[in-house]
Amino acid sequence: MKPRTLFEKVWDRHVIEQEEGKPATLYIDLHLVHEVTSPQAFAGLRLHGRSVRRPDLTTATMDHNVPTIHRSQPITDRTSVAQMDALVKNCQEFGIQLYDLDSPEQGIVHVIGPELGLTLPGKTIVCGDSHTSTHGAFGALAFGIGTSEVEHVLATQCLQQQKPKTMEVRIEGMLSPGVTAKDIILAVIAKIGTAGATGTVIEYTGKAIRQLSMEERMTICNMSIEAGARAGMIAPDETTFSYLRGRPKAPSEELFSEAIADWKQLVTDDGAIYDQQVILNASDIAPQVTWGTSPGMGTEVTNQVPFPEHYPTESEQKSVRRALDYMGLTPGTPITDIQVDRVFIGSCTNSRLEDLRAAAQVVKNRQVSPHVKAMVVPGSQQVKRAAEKEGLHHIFLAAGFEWRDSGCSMCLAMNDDSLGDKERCASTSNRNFEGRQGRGGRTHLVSPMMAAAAAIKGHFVDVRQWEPTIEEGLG
Ligand SMILES: CC(C)[C@H](C(=O)O)[C@@H](O)C(=O)O
Ligand code: SF4
Repeated sequence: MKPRTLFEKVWDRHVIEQEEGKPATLYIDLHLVHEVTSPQAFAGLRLHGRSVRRPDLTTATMDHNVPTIHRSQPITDRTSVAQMDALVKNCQEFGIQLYDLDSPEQGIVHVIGPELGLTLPGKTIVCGDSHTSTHGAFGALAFGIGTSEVEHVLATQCLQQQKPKTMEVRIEGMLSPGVTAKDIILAVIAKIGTAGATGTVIEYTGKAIRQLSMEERMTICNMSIEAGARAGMIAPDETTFSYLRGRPKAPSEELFSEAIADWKQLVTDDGAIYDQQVILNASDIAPQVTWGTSPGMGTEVTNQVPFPEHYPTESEQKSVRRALDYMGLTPGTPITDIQVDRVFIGSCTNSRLEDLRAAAQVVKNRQVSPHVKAMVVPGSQQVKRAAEKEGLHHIFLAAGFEWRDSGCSMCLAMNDDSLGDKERCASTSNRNFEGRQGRGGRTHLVSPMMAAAAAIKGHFVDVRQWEPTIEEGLG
C-alpha cells in the first residue's frame, strides 16, 4: 500500500462516499457545540421537523458569553442571555449533554473536550468554531465549521468536505528555557504568514514537538488556523496515551490497550509525501511578541517595532503602517520599551493548568505593576479547581491579579471582560485583530510566562532573563 500521512489515514477511515472531483462525505465522530454558533442550526432543524441524528456524539458547553465573575447574578447583555437560554432549551429538546454555567465541568469547548477524554486519536471532530483545530493535538482530524454545516452535522452526523492538502511543519532541536509552545507557533506564523498554510492540514513533527506535553501540543494546534490551515495534527504517542488514560469519556481500562494498539497506527508512514514542508529549529526560537493586528505580525522580544519601509511591497508597507497606527507604536521602539495597561492570561490557547503554573512561577512573591490591571481566566472550572488545589490562586491574588471563573472572556470580549479604547494588553490568546478584545483595544500576543512578566514589570521583558525569586531575596 502507498505510504500515507497521518491526515490521510484519519481521512480515509471516515470517507463514506467520494465521487471524483467532488467533495467527500465524511462521517463525524464528535460534534462539539457552543452557544454562539448553534441557535440558528437548531432553529433550522425545528423548521424542517428533523431530530439530531446522534445526540450521543454531540456535546455542548457555554463559553463565549459567560460571565467570569458574580455568576449567581443576572446577566444583563440580552444577546448573551438569549444565546445561553437557547442552548439550554435546544439541548433539553434534542437530548444533548450540556455543561452549562453551573456545571463543575463547564469551560471553553476546546479545553473541556480533551479534559473529559471526548477528544481521542483518529476521531473526526467538528465544532462551529475555528479553534477546533486544538483537538488535532491528539491525532484527531478536527476543524471548525459554519452554522449551516452545524445544522447538517446535527441532522446527519456527516459533512461534505473538500480534501485538503498536507503540510509538514517540522520543529527540530530543543527549546531553550523560557521559550514555549506559544513561541513556536507564533514563530511559525511570523515565518509563513497568516495565509501560509491555506487549504492544508498541518502535521507538526520533529523532536521539539515530540517532547511537548499534551497541553503544549494543544497550544500549537490551536493556532494552526491563524496560519490559514484547515486543521493541525500531531501523531499520538505515549504522551497522548498517558494523558487520556482514566479520563471519564476515554475508553475504559479494559478497552484501553486495544485502543492504544489502534491509535499507534496513526502515524505518517516512512516515505509518505506532504504537499508542502516547513522546517524550523527550536533552538533558534526566542520569546515572541506580536506588534501588529494579525497573528503573523510578530517578532522576537529582543527586536524592535519594524519600519514599514523595510517591507518589500507597497501593500505590505501599507498594512504595516495601518497596524502600527492602530497599535499606537513607533517604528524602531524596542519591544521591551512597550508599556502595557492590561494583562490577560486565558483563552483556549493558553488557559490550562500548565499555562497557569508557568505564569505563577514568574509571578510568585512579586507584585503586579501599579499601572497594570491583570487577570487570570482558567480555561475550565476543572482547571480552576486543580490550580486552586496547588495554591496557584494564592500566588496570583497576592500579586494583585484577578482570579476568575472559566470562559472565553477577554479573548474576544463577548462578555463584560474587555479592553477600553487604546488600552494595551499582553494577552495569551490567539487573535490580535482590531477591536478583538474591545473597541480600540490593542492586543499583543505572548506566552503565559511573557504575559506574567509584563504584568509585574509593566512592560515587555525577556523572560529568559527572569531571575529566580530566591536570588532576588524576595522568597
Ligand atoms: C464565536 C466563534 C464563531 C469564533 C470562532 O469561530 O473562532 C470565536 O471562537 C473566535 O475565536 O473568534
Ligand atoms: S477562547 Fe477565544 S479563540 Fe478560543 S474559542 Fe473562545 S473566543 Fe474563540
